[in-house]
Amino acid sequence: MATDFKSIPIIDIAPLLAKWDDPKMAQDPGVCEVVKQLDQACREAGFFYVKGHGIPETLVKEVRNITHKFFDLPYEEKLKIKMTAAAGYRGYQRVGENITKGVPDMHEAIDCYKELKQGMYGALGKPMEGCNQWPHNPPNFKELMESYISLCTDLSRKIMRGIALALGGLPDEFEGERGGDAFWVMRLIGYPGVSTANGKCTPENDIGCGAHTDYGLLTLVNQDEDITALQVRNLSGEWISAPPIPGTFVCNIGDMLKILSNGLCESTLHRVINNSLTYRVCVAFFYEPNYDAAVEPLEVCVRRSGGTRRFEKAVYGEHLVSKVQTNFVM
Ligand SMILES: N=C(N)NCCCC[C@H](N)C(=O)O
Ligand SMILES: O=C(O)CCC(=O)C(=O)O
Ligand SMILES: [Fe+2]
Repeated sequence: MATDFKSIPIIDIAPLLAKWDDPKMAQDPGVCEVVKQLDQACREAGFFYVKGHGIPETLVKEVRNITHKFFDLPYEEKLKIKMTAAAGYRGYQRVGENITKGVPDMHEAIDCYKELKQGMYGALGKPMEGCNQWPHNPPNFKELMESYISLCTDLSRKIMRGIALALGGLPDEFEGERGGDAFWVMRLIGYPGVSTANGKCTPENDIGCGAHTDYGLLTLVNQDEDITALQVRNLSGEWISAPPIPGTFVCNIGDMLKILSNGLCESTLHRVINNSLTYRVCVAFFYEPNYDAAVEPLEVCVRRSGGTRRFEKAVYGEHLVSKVQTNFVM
């Protein structure tokens, strides 16, 4: 449950990563300390920074740089990988094409999703079937992103083991039927600076991405340095900034983890406003349950939150498809 947090905690997860595969991890003092911090962050803010995450800073930066290079290309070039429903909603969307609560967002993006084998999930999987559309220019784009996705997937799985312990569960609570074949989403997002976004040089607040919650389990945000644009809403409705901190990812809880935790973890509302004059890039990696996972509150979480089940069962793929099908003006 969200509180009136005023800042977002930073957690050094190195001790968790050192022991993530150790059968006795729950007894390790270093792991216990990380778990304690995750527990507090998930309950109070639904947002935290991780440091000591082990993904090389050079790669983290390169992923943003190459994304800048793509968005710098002429519009016609970017349209070569235009997102369509027929392409499983994969590809490039122009500024204003994504809508949040009925309002066009001032961002452009490339959306990528884990590729689903044709027919694998029947009618449930159909809307998301398709191949990711990677640009040929800049060269090396696909290879770089695929290695990044692989590292983000592993990192997220390990953080989820810490969160599982924080909730009082077993380390592998989010594996198997729930997340053993985790779906993922990656959005490469570009937010024009103020002057280019509204055509005038006034410091008007263009909404880069309207207030929303994320859909799955855990999000890893890799944002440009030097621009503060991501804001997180606390219980009394204040917007708390999540400024970039080099060497960290901003992490936040998604809707599916809120259900699994019976509301012990919050999927906190957040939005993006790029008030700077500079173009801002963010690479958001979303770690999700299995595509066909039927998600419902864990017994241990129901017990810990007073015994009442607060959420009905939800199928992750249905939740995703309902969002994706209403997110775009196409
Ligand atoms: N896959 C995720 N989480 N994407 C986040 C995008 C949020 C904006 C979207 N228009 C919405 O209203 O949800
Ligand atoms: O740009 C950001 O910092 C966050 C973007 C975001 O919240 C999202 O894509 O879900
Ligand atoms: Fe988000």
